[in-house]
Amino acid sequence: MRIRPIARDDLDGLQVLARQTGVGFTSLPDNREFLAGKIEAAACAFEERVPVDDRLYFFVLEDESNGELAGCCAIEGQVGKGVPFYNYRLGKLAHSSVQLELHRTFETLFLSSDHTGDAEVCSLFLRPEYRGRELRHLRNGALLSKARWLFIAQFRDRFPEKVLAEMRGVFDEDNKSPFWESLGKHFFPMDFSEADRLTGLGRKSFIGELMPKFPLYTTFMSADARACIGQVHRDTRPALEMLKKEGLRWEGYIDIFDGGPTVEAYIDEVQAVCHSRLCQVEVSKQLVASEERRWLAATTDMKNFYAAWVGRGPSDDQIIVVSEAEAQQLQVSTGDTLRLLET
Ligand SMILES: CC(C)(COP(=O)(O)OP(=O)(O)OC[C@H]1O[C@@H](n2cnc3c(N)ncnc32)[C@H](O)[C@@H]1OP(=O)(O)O)[C@@H](O)C(=O)NCCC(=O)NCCSC(=O)CCC(=O)O
Ligand SMILES: NC(=[NH2+])NCCC[C@H](N)C(=O)O
Repeated sequence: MRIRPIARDDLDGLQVLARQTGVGFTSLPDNREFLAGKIEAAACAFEERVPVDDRLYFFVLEDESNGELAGCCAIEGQVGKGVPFYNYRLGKLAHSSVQLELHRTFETLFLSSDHTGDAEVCSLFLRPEYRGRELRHLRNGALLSKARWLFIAQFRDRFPEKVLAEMRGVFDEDNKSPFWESLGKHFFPMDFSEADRLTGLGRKSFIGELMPKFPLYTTFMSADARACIGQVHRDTRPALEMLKKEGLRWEGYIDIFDGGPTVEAYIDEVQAVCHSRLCQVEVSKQLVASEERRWLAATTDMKNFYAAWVGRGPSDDQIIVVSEAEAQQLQVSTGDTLRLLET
C-alpha cells in the first residue's frame, strides 16, 4: 500500500470512493464533473502552477496488488480565501441580576470566520474492507492520516501557521442530524444531505449567508441536538483519535450544519511535523521483507510524493536501509533522501 498524489486517470477510482463515503462526508459528493475538477485542481497544485494559498493537495492510497484505490486524503493550503469559511464558536453569556440575586450562564453559538487563512486536513476516507478491526496491524488508516504530516513538514514554507480539521458530526439510524433538524432546517428548508451536497460542491458560503448570524442560545435547541455539539460520527472516531495524538485540540468551534467539532493546532507543534527527520537511503539486496508497521517513510519531491511503511528505522548516522521492494515502491535509490517518522 502506498500514498501518491492523485492523477488525472484516477477519476473512476475516485468516484468509487465518493459513492461509499456516506452522509456528512462533505468534500466528496458523487458528482463526476465536480470530482474531475478536484483532480485537475490537485494536479495543478502538485505541479505548483497555482499560488500557495489556493492549493488542494489530494492524495490516494493505492493497493499495488490490484491497482485499485483503497482510500484518499487531502490538504487544503488555506481555507476561506475564495468563499467564507464559517463555524460556530461555542461561548458563554452570563446574565445576572443583583437585586434578584440571580446569576445564570448560557451556552451560546457565535457565527465566526476565525479560521480564515489556516490550512485544513480533510477528505480522509478508507474503503471499509481496508480498515482496522481485523486489519489493525496493517495500519492503513494511520498511513493515510499521517502521510500528510510528512508532506507538510517537507514543504513547510507552503503552509500557514495553523492547521484545522472539520470532523463529521453525529447522525442517527435514519441518517438524520439532530443538530440540523433543530437549527439549520429552520433557516434552510431542506434535508441535511441536500445542504451537505451543496456545501461539498462549494456553495457553503451561500448556505452560510442564510444561517442565523446573531448569537444563538442553545437553550432553544432540542436536547438531542445539544448532545451532538462537538461529537463525531462513530466511523470518524479513529480519524479524530489520530489527530488528537498529533496534538490537535477542540477549542470550541463546531460545524454550522451538524455540530461536529473542528480541531486545530499550530503546525510547528504537530507531533509528526516536529519529529520527522531526513535520512539517506541505502538499498540492500540482502534485506528480507519485514511486516513491522512502525516507521513511515516519504519522498521529498512534491510531484513524486510517495509514502509507505518501511520495515525498520534509520541507523544512528541517519541512514535508512530499505529492501529492493521498498525502494521500488517509493521510487528511490541509494543516495536519495527519505523523510522518516516513528509512530
Ligand atoms: C478514518 C479512517 C480512514 C481510519 O481508518 P481505520 O478505521 O482503518 O483506522 P484504524 O487503523 O482502525 O485506527 C486508526 C487509529 O485510531 C485508533 N482507534 C480506532 N478506533 C478507535 C476508537 N473507537 N476510539 C479510539 N481510538 C480508536 C486506533 O488505535 C488507531 O491508532 P494507531 O494505529 O496509532 O494504534 C476510517 O475509519 C474511515 O474511512 N472512516 C470513515 C470516513 C470518515 O469518517 N472519515 C473522517 C471524516 S473527517 C475528515 O476527513 C477530517 C479529518 C482528517 O482529514 O484527518
Ligand atoms: N461536519 C462535517 N460534516 N464536516 C465535514 C467532515 C468531513 C471531512 N472533513 C471532509 O473533508 O469532507
